[in-house]
Amino acid sequence: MENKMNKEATGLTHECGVFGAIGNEKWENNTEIAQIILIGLQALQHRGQESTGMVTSVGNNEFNIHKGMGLVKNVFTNESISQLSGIMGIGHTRYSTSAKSTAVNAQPFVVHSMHGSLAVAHNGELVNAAELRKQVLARGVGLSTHSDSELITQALCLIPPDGEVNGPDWPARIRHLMQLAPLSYSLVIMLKDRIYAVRDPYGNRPLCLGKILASTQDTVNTFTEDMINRVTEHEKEADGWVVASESCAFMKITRYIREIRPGEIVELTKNGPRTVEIILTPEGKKLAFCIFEYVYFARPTSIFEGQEVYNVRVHCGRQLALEHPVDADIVGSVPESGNAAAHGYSLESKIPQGELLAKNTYVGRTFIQPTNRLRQMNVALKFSPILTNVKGKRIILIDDSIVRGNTVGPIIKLLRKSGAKEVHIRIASPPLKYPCYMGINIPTRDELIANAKDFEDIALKVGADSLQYLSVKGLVRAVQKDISNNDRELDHCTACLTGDYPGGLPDKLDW
Ligand SMILES: O=P(O)(O)OC[C@H]1O[C@H](OP(=O)(O)OP(=O)(O)O)[C@H](O)[C@@H]1O
Ligand SMILES: NC(=O)CC[C@H](N)C(=O)O
Ligand code: SF4
Ligand SMILES: [Mg+2]
Repeated sequence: MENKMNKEATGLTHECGVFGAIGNEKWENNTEIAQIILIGLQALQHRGQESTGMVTSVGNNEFNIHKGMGLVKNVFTNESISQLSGIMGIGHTRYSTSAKSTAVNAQPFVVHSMHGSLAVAHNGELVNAAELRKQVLARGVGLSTHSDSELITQALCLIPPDGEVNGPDWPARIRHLMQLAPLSYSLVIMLKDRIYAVRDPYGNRPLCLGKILASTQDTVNTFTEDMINRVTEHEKEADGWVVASESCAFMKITRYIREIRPGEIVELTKNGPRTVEIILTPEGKKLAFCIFEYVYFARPTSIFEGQEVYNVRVHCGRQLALEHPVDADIVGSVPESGNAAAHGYSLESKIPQGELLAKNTYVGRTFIQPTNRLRQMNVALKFSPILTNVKGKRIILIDDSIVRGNTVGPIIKLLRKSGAKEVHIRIASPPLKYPCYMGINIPTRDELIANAKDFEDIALKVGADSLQYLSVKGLVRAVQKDISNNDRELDHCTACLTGDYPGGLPDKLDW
């Protein structure tokens, strides 16, 4: 794909972050909403670092827009925020999947339709984008980019098949879009006086609802069990409502309420949130929340399906210890995403946990590594061994995933050179073998180290004593262990691990 060259050195490129906020009827027209969105976008920075943008409105069709390439902290200045006054708004952090990483594809997308302005922020990727593109173009609509998110924006301007009697029927338009393209998206859609939060019928991408605390309420920034069960209690007092890709975006003055359900269309107005409709997955298809959100993408403090991501990662580590035990002196992780799984492995195996590697946090995920040599140098820059825990020790090293193998290979060498007696690699997810067509850029078949037949030999050659992965069954078990879902039969997408695609394959395969 055209935009794969600039991707980060290690791991999977993330997805996108979406955020929306709307004040209640008492809300003043100032930049407070923009600042709440700004905080949310900063908290969602890990999901997309290529470009970002925000659109606000005072309640009419003249939307204020600011977008740019780069990080949230660089794109938004005091000056740009001062131009973003309003009583509601939406924002986005982008990792490109369907069109180049350029300013023209930065989100949210805004169009001016016959029925007023419309802004859309999208996380995901349309599996049938090529087909939908043809349909939209055939209706006489011109598109200005190759972005599937622009396509969604224009598809929402189409009059639904049953027509409209009294002006635009936005829920019907959204429903129509969901029928035309059931996978994959979490959307925030802003009109002049409302925001719609929409999750695709498979529930492939995350999206959650929160509230802006009433100024009279305390601002304790914690998630408690009863928040899930006492939703109505929480909805009673609020100064406004927020939606975000992950609950980690709700901080201090905003608070998590609940997840948007798969297929749910929620309408947020100054009077509060209201479920308009829930669209079911197509006949014979199962729900397919991305299992990699748990493994790697999400912040450990985010909540999905009623459970904290950290806790699921601990379960993965426990399960890994059950599946692949080995005698050793110390269990450690490749920081950061491997930390929780190492904790779980240590708990289950009763082998003490300790830090093996110090991470230089200044070598960020944004560094551009055009060649393999530079990628590997970056790993050496990123981690230093903690000799006290490494020298003369039999080590179990846990990481959450292996993608290109750029992290684990040099680390094995590093630990060996630093005097480790044994190095046992344990990976808290199964080997990644297949592409993702739902909003994640997975490296090409050849780049994916799990597809190199001799990878295990390579790892052993550079000094590992053993290398084992969590099984698919084990991962699913760890993820589903604590979920209590009475509504619908729960399931997760594991396509990049199994090749079993929840909604079939796209019309144009590219890998
Ligand atoms: O096999 P590779 O291509 O090297 O990719 C795998 C590594 O990339 C990710 O870490 P990353 O450094 O992106 O972020 P983290 O700090 O969240 O672990 C992941 O956690 C693995 O450590
Ligand atoms: N990673 C994403 O969710 C990307 C959204 C959208 N497909 C884009 O390329 O802008
Ligand atoms: S293929 Fe993998 S990364 Fe893509 S949605 Fe499914 S589980 Fe997530
Ligand atoms: Mg890592």
